[in-house]
Amino acid sequence: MSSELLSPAEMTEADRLAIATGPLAGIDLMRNAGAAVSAVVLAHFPVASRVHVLCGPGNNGGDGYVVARILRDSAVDVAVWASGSPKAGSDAALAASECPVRPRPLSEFVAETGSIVVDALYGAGLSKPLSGDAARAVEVATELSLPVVAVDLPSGVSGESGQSLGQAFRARITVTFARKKPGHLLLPGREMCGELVLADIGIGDGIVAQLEPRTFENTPPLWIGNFPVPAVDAHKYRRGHVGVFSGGPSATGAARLSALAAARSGAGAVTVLSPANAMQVNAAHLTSIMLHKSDSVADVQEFIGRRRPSAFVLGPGFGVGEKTRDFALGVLATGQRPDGRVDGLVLDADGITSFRDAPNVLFEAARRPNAPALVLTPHEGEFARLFPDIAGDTNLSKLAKARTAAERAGAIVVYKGADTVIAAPDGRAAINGNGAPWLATAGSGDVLSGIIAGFLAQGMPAFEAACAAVWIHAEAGSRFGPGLIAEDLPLALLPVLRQLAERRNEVTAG
Ligand SMILES: NC(=O)C1=CN([C@@H]2O[C@H](COP(=O)(O)OP(=O)(O)OC[C@H]3O[C@@H](n4cnc5c(N)ncnc54)[C@H](O)[C@@H]3O)[C@@H](O)[C@H]2O)[C@@H](O)CC1
Ligand SMILES: Nc1ncnc2c1ncn2[C@@H]1O[C@H](COP(=O)(O)OP(=O)(O)O)[C@@H](O)[C@H]1O
Ligand SMILES: [K+]
Repeated sequence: MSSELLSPAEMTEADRLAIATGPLAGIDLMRNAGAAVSAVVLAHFPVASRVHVLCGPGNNGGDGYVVARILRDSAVDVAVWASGSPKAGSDAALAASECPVRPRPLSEFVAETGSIVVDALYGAGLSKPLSGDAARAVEVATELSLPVVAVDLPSGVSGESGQSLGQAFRARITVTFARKKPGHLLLPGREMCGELVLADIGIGDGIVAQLEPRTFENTPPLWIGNFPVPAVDAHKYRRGHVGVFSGGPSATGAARLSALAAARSGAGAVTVLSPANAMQVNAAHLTSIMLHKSDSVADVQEFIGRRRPSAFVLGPGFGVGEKTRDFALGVLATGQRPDGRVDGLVLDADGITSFRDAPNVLFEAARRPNAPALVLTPHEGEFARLFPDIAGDTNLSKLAKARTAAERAGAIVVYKGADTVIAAPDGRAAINGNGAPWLATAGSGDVLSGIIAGFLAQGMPAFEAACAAVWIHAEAGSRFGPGLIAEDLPLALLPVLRQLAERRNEVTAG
C-alpha cells in the first residue's frame, strides 16, 4: 500500500485530474466512494435497526446519497437528513436525484438506540466550525452512543491538521478514498476517525504521482530500501562508529541508553565520550561499549581524527550551557576540517535547550556546505524553545510546524509525541502512527536518539534514518506494552529489526 498522504487540496486536485483524464467521470468516483462506504456499513453492522445518513450540501453529501440508495436497495431501513441541497448540475445533485429516500431537514434529525449514523456532512471541503444543526446532530449521536461511520473524515475534523474546528463526530469507522490525509494521522483526528478504511475508488497511482506528494505515512516502504544490512565482508568500523556524549557523574544513564540503542540498531562500534569525573561511573556500567575521556572541544576533535566516528548523539543528560553549544558546533564544523568529517549529529534534550537563546548560530552551522546532517529530536516543550514563533502559530498544523522548522534549521526535525512528525529541509515529511503511550517513559527519547545515530552511522540518509528509527522505536514499545521502561527498549528492538532485515533481503532479492 502506498504511504503517500494527500492534503485536502491535493485530493481535490487528484479528483479533478482523474476526471479530466478519464475514463471515470465525477459521478463514477462518487458512486465508487458510496459503494465502498455502504459495503463497510453492511459488513460491520448487519443487524442495525436503521441507518441515518446525514448529507451535507457538497460532494461529501453526494457520497451520502449514494450510500442511502445502496443500503435501501439492500433492504436496510434508511433515513436521509440533509443540510441544504446540492448545487444544481453537480455530481452530488445527480446522486441525490438517484436516491429513492426522501431527505428530511437535518434540523429535525432524531434517532433511536440501535441505529447507525453515516456522517456525510462535510469531508475535504470543511472550512469552518459545524453549524447549529450539524453540531446538534453530533450531540444526538453522542448522547445515544450511536456508532458513526464517517465518509472521508468525521465532519468537524480538518483533513489538513487533524484538529477539530469545534464540535466533531467521533467515528467508529472512517472510510477514506485513494490516499489517507494528514488529519487521519495527526491527533486528535486519528482518535476521532476510529478504525480507518482506505478504499480505492478508481483514482490511479499515476494520477497521484502527478501531484508529487511530499507527505507520507511513516511505514517501512518509505525507507526499507535504505535499511542497513551488513555486507558479507563487513568489519566493525565499516558498520559505523557512533559517539555518545555523557553528562557528569550523576547524569550518565541517558548516554548509556542511547549508546546501547545505537549498538543494537547495528552500529559496529559505539563509544561513550565522558567527562573525566564521570569515567569511573561509566566504566562500571559499560562492557561492549567503549569509553573515552572528553572534556573539551580539542578532546572531541582528537577523538574524531583518530577514531573516525561517523555519527554522534549529544544532549541526553548532558546539561544545558556553553559547553553543549561548543561541542555541537565543533561536531558540525567537522565539515570544514581536513582531519575527519562526521556524517551526522543527533541533537536531543539538553542539546536542543542549550540553543534556546541562539538558535540561528546552530542553524547557520547546519547550513554550511558539507556540514554533517543535523537531526533535531524535540518533544513539544523543546520544540517551543527552539522555534517559539512556529510553536505559537495556531494556524499551523503539527505537520506544517515540523516542516517550517526543518526548512529554517536546515535540519531533519523529529517533532516527537504520540503523532511524531519527521520533516526534512527539502519539504518531505512523514507522520508516525504506530506508537503507544507505553513509550511515554523517562529515557525513551534517549533510546530513539541512539537508534537514529546508529542508522546514520551505517550510511542511511538522514531523513530515512530518522523515519526508520521513529517507526522501529514505536513498534518495539507498542509490542512490549505494559511495564515498558527505557532499559527494555534496546532489547525489544530485536524482533522488529529481525523482521525488517528479512524484508530488506526480500526487497534486494526481488
Ligand atoms: N468528484 C469528486 O470531487 C469526489 C469527491 N468526493 C467526496 O467529496 C468530498 C469533498 O467535496 P466538497 O469539495 O464538495 O466538500 P464538502 O462536501 O466537504 O463541503 C461542501 C461545502 O460545504 C461548505 N462548508 C464547509 N464547511 C462547512 C460548515 N462547517 N458548515 C457549513 N458549510 C460548510 C463549503 O463551502 C464546501 O464547499 C470528499 O470529502 C469526498 O467525500 C468523492 O465522492 C470522490 C469524488
Ligand atoms: N502517548 C504516546 N504515544 C506514543 N509515543 C509516545 C507517547 N508519548 C511519548 N511518546 C514517545 O516517547 C518518546 C519520549 O521521548 P522524550 O519526550 O524525549 O522523553 P525522555 O526525555 O524521557 O526520553 C518519544 O519518542 C515520543 O514520541
Ligand atoms: K464526513
